[in-house]
Amino acid sequence: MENSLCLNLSRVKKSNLIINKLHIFTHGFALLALIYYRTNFLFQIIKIEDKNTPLLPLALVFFSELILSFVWLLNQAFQWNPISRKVFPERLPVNDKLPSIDVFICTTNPIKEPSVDVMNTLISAMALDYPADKLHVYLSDDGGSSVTFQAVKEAWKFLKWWIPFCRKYEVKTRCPVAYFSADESKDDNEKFSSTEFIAEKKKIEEKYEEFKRKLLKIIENTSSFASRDHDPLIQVIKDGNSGVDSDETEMPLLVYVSREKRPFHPHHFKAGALNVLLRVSGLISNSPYILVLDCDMYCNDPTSARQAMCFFLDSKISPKLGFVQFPQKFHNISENDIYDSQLRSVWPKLESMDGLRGSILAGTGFYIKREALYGTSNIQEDVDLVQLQKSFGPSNEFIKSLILNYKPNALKDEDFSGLLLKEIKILASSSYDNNTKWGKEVGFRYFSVLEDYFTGFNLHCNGWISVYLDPARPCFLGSATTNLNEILVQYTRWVAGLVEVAFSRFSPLIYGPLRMSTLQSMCYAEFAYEFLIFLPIYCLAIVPQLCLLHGIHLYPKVRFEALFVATRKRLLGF
Ligand SMILES: O=c1ccn([C@@H]2O[C@H](COP(=O)(O)OP(=O)(O)O[C@H]3O[C@H](CO)[C@@H](O)[C@H](O)[C@H]3O)[C@@H](O)[C@H]2O)c(=O)[nH]1
Ligand SMILES: [Mn+2]
Repeated sequence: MENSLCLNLSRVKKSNLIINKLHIFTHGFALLALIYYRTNFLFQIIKIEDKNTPLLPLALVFFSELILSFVWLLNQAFQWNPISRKVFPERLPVNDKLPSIDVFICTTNPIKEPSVDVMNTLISAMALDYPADKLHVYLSDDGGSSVTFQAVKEAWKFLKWWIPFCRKYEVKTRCPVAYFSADESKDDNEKFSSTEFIAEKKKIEEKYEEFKRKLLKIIENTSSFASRDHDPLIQVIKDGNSGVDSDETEMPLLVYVSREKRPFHPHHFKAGALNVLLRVSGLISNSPYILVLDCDMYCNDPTSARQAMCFFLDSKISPKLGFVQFPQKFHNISENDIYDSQLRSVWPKLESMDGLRGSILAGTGFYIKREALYGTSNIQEDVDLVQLQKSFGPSNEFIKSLILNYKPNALKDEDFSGLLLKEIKILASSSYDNNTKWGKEVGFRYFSVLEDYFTGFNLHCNGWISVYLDPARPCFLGSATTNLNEILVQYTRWVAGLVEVAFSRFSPLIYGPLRMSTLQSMCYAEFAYEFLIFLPIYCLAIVPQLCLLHGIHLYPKVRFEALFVATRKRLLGF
């Protein structure tokens, strides 16, 4: 399928495929033999009413082996069709022809999520290598914190310096804290040794230090940091006095969004915040593609948007493509990483799913199609409004934004007319979702606290495919949880979210196969049921040892000579 102008290539990893399948068949055969032996043995004990062989330890070990075999079987779906991908962003159409992108960044609390880090994420997203008029960045502040609001305004002023500098010198690391701590100008590149560059870099570094000092001052002068009871506040951030000499820099749009929060009103955590951003951005920029970022995950490669577009603009896969997922990589991993903070065991699974209509959604670092989240396509002007209101809520303005070729007014009317702002505030109110399909069939789904896994599952069930791309230079870098306390809290939340799905009507083993391929549902099921291995772990850590002490045999006695004779007979026939 070589085509010199294709935007991306995928390749089946043939040697992995052969090894994986050999392993599946040999290991699968061994498991079947074990299960056959156990059932036979148990039946015999029961049949001859053997009182000398204790039944309980045998049953527990058999039960453990069955659970492990079940999880092993689900796991094999990941091995079925391993592929790797490559993109060619240099073949993309000219900037004018690129589609626009909205970036959603979520934060909740400036104490738990330090403002300086959140702003670094925001700055790196604003500085993405993408036409400025086609990039719109939305920061969702769930804490409604004045610290975050003021910090965004300061970040905007710093960006007036930072963006031209990045563009002029084609800076690769566009997150300031990462740029100034790992100096990429050490590269053997002439432009980095010019006196002009050195002077400019020094000036920008000073501006960054000044920006940090201002953030500290804001925090010092604030007493309340986050609230669970506040009105919505939506503001397009615009020119403050940045002090830049010639202010002609084209800047992406930056919008601060704090949705309404009320103490006894469900807010649906991050999924709720993302759905508000979907609605608000629908009226402001309405880009067909959306990048979602956690506040602690900055853009490490400014070309990620162009890399994602290599799939979205590929006419062969584009109509069905729901999202492009990049792996989460982390910058704060210790040498030994004893708790596997970098989730080494998870990412290969996502890559393997890529060969089976696509990886799961992993919460952050993905580009998603707005249409996939709305679950509707090509709505025409003569559409039945009442029907749409049942799904999308009462805002007619928002419903207009669903109609094909809708161009939002907000961008033209920079000052947001009063009417539009009023409508946007309604969209960001805590009760807007009530009696609509938001969170159920529209937007990010609320059913599980693991909104990413469950939303991705729904999209795949609805026929969308996804792509997993793991380029050599990580596109996004985040901070992982590294201490045991935080890891336990995080894993408990993740497992709770998966168990919610596993034992519901959405079980990937029942809901999945009717709507997606068996192999893909096995992958989703593996995530959902993997927690079950805690049972065999306990059993196998206790029962065999006790049996050994009491002289109970759990495994057949095999004498070497007998094995040799049996093998020779089978192979040589004598
Ligand atoms: O009510 C909330 C709760 C969280 N967040 C934001 O959501 C993001 C992720 O939340 P966090 O508490 O840091 O969860 P993690 O366990 O670190 O996140 C992982 O797991 C989540 C699912 O539970 C995914 O959504 C994330 O993308 C994934 O990185 C952060 O930016 C938060 O600010 C909100 O905006 N509102
Ligand atoms: Mn996090």
